[in-house]
Amino acid sequence: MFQKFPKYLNNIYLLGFSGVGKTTISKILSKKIKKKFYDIDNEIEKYINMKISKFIFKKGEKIFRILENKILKKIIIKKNIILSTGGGTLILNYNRNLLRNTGLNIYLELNFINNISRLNNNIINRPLIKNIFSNFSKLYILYKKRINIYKKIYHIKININYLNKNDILNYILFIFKIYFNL
Ligand SMILES: Nc1ncnc2c1ncn2[C@@H]1O[C@H](COP(=O)(O)OP(=O)(O)OP(=O)(O)O)[C@@H](O)[C@H]1O
Ligand SMILES: O=C(O)C1=C[C@@H](O)[C@@H](O)[C@H](O)C1
Ligand SMILES: [Mg+2]
Repeated sequence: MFQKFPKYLNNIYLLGFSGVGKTTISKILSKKIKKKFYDIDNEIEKYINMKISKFIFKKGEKIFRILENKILKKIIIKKNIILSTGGGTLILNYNRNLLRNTGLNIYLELNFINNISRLNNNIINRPLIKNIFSNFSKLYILYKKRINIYKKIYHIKININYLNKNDILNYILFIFKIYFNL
C-alpha cells in the first residue's frame, strides 16, 4: 500500500513495533542499495555509553524520549542513509513530522502474535516491553496504540506476515526499481 511521497528524499526510514525486523531488514537493504545504515538504538547507546535499559531504569522514559529526539535530529541531517527507528520513536509528534518530511518511511506490518513471538530473545534491552511482557492484554494495548501511530506516517506499508527476510528485501528493491529507478 502506498501513499504519495516526494521522490527527491533520499533517506529511508524503517518503522514498526519492536521485534518486527527493522534492524535486520535495514542492514541487508543498506548493503544492496549502498546507503549507510544507522540504528537509532545503537546511536543512543553509543552516545550515553550504556544500555538503553539501564538508562531508562535510571532516568525514566520521559528523559529517554528527549534524548531519542536529540539523537534522531543528529542522524537525519545526514543524507543517503537507511535508519532503523526505535519502537517508540514515533510517539512524539515532533519526531513523526521530522521523519515524514525528510525521508521515505517504510512500515513493516506484522500481526500481534507473530510480532511478540519474535520479541522473546529481544526484550532484555527493551525495558518498556519487558515490564509488560507477561501481561498479554497490556502488551496488546501497547501494540495497538503503536500501530495506529505508524499508520499515520508511512509512505509504504508492507505486510510481512508471510515473508521471509529475502522476500522483504526483494519486495523493497522491486518497489525502488519501479519508483526511483534505483
Ligand atoms: N522476516 C523475518 N522472518 C523471520 N524472522 C525475522 C524476520 N526479520 C527479522 N527476524 C528476526 O526477528 C528478530 C527481531 O528482529 P530485529 O531485531 O531486526 O527487529 P527490530 O524491529 O529491529 O526490533 P527492535 O525494535 O526491538 O530493535 C530477530 O531475531 C530476527 O532475526
Ligand atoms: O518500544 C519502545 O518504546 C522502545 C523500543 C526500543 O527500540 C528502544 O528505543 C527503547 O527500548 C524503547
Ligand atoms: Mg532494532
